[in-house]
Amino acid sequence: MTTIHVNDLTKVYGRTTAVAGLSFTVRPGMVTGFLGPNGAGKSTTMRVILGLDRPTSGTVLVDGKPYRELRDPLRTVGALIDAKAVHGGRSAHDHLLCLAQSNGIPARRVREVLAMVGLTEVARRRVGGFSLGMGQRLGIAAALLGDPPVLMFDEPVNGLDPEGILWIRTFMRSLAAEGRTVFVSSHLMSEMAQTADHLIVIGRGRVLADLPMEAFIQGSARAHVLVRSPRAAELATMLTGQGAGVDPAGDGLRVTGLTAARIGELACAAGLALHELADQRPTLEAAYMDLTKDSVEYEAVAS
Ligand SMILES: Nc1ncnc2c1ncn2[C@@H]1O[C@H](COP(=O)(O)OP(=O)(O)OP(=O)(O)O)[C@@H](O)[C@H]1O
Repeated sequence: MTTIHVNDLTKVYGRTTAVAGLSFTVRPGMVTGFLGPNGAGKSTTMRVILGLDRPTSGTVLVDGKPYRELRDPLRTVGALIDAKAVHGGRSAHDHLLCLAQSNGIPARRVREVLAMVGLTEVARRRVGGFSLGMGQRLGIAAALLGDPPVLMFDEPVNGLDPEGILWIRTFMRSLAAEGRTVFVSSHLMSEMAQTADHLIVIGRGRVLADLPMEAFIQGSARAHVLVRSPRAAELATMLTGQGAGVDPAGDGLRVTGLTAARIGELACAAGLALHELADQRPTLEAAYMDLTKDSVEYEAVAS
């Protein structure tokens, strides 16, 4: 089982503390979303995981080792960080072949990854003429060359059309279903809500939340159950006695602290008829905005 362990990571650039004491673990077999406002430290964290930057303090381990100590890094972790960083004059095939050869990966793997990302037909065309979506697919093909158990994607759907977004989402989910560790950052909440199983949210270089998607949404202060009853006053008293928070909402009640199923059972036991019992789930976007509203700023914390 290949995990990413970030342990008390701090990264300081000059007078700017980009991340301050971050700790989390990214696990296999699921898509873990990495969220945070601009400047929160997501790219910095990903760069440190990939050995492109050194931690100021703390440790970051992939498969139990710092990236620079991995014997075969491309076979351990693949990353899509900046898809545009490709020589435009080369064909997709030659670009991948060059990467494969310099990393001791057999040439036949190039054909395999081109097929996996659907670029076989255009493999001999110059990369410079590729659309954004094709460029992203090529970047993903490069990340997959070493068949690594860990994959990281920094903003993979930025600028893509709906078809490209759907393709990347489906592809990331299938990589996780194969048991790989998939770590992806994005600003698009509606997209993340459909892609990630687990979320790590950072703000001002610190972890604000690290929990399953479902728990993140249900744990939001906005999650509640809307109840309507012809005997609302009695129902409110009874639910309050059971520890629920009850507030009037239109001609109904807004109930927090109890599930819809529990409310239904309690109402039934008390002989109180219900005319409506509806779970009100906030969107991921609303839950995220509540969590990060105090962390949004355009500058990281100055040390
Ligand atoms: N090489 C660098 N030199 C100086 N400061 C840097 C450097 N890299 C990042 N920073 C600063 O560290 C902070 C965190 O930046 P980072 O790019 O990691 O955030 P992010 O969460 O990826 O943001 P975004 O969502 O905008 O990409 C920012 O204040 C940024 O200006």
